[in-house]
Amino acid sequence: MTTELITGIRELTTQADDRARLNDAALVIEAGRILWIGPASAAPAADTRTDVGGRAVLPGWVDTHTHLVFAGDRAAEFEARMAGQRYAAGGINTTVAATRAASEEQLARGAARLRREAEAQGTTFLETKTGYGLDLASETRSARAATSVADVVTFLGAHLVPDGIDRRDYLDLVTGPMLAAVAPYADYIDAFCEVGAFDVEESREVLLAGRAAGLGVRVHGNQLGFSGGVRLAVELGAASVDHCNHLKERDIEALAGGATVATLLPACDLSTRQPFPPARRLLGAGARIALATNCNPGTSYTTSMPFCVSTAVLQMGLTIDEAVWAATRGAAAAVGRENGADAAGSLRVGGWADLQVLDAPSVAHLAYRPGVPLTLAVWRRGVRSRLCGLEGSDGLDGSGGSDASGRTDA
Ligand SMILES: N=CN[C@@H](CCC(=O)O)C(=O)O
Ligand SMILES: [Zn+2]
Repeated sequence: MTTELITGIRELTTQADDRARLNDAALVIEAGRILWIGPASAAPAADTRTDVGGRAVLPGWVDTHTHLVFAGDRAAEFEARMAGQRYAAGGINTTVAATRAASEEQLARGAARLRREAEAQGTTFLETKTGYGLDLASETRSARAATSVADVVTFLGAHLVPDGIDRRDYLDLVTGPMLAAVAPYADYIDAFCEVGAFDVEESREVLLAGRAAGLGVRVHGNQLGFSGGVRLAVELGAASVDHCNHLKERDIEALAGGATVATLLPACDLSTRQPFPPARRLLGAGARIALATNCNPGTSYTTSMPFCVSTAVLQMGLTIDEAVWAATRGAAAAVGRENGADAAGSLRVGGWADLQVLDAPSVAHLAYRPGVPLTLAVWRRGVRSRLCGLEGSDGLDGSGGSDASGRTDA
């Protein structure tokens, strides 16, 4: 089995429990997993050696909220919104019509394109959802397409009651035949608990049916108003409640006292002109937070976790370390992957070698240089992505120190 030494790491963020950043570090990869981490001066010999030239290395991003399975776009709706129109859940119907008209292959291809786009920006673990099919055949096709691109799949039949079906009939469909058809492809069930989508009682019914079918629970809550979704999520012990723009003190207390992670979606907040969630108050109360892109054609058409991290720092008041944690190990907690052999969002001996190199000496540059594409290279399960690389890049000290050629360590 071959080993690869990655050295020349000016700053290594492992997301170990102490949250420390290590200077002048190295690590060794074997069979997709991390074999060794420590000071560069003590690094063992390996079959190949990659010198990252004095740059920062950190875990790949863990994006736990995306809707990649869809067809069409909603640029016209976005443009109208930027001219003053308010976002409303009903826009989902536009994407439902386009998605129903697309083949499974087209849906899978579109989702794969977005996954590649995400990976080029450092994402190594990604969740995606159904929710733009909203009939039995289209949700099933969407779920199958989702499994071809995502590490975790969520069933979001309860995204909206689609046109042309009675509300009660649709709830019976989602909690009955549709759930039975989609559950084999899904890990979680979700409900959009919001005015114009599903109320608390309807959401509870859907989520409990999903749980009875063996799925974990997550919720879209409190995006457009005080929907009750946050407290429902905590009551059900959901892994995550996502959006959280409108929180009362009681919601914050519930999150702080419960097991549910609050997943914040800053790119969506900008694109819908919603107030940012009270991230500092959540952290101050002791709640756990994650950051995600919410990539979808309606409210947040971006796959960029670096954009979300920099926005969380510059606009929501997080520190660099808080934002990077929320986009890596904190996010892993929102999909039940913080610990164990399949843990995501941290670099530890025995864990997956899912990591990224920034073209910068420190993670601080993610917010210090907002909008600059800093992702230089990505390893997923020990394999370096072909989308971005170190070839031909000079070391940050101008020494030309990078060497990703796989030369043997003599
Ligand atoms: N809020 C609900 N669902 C998506 C957006 C759906 C859409 O407008 O297409 C979201 O997470 O923002
Ligand atoms: Zn969403």
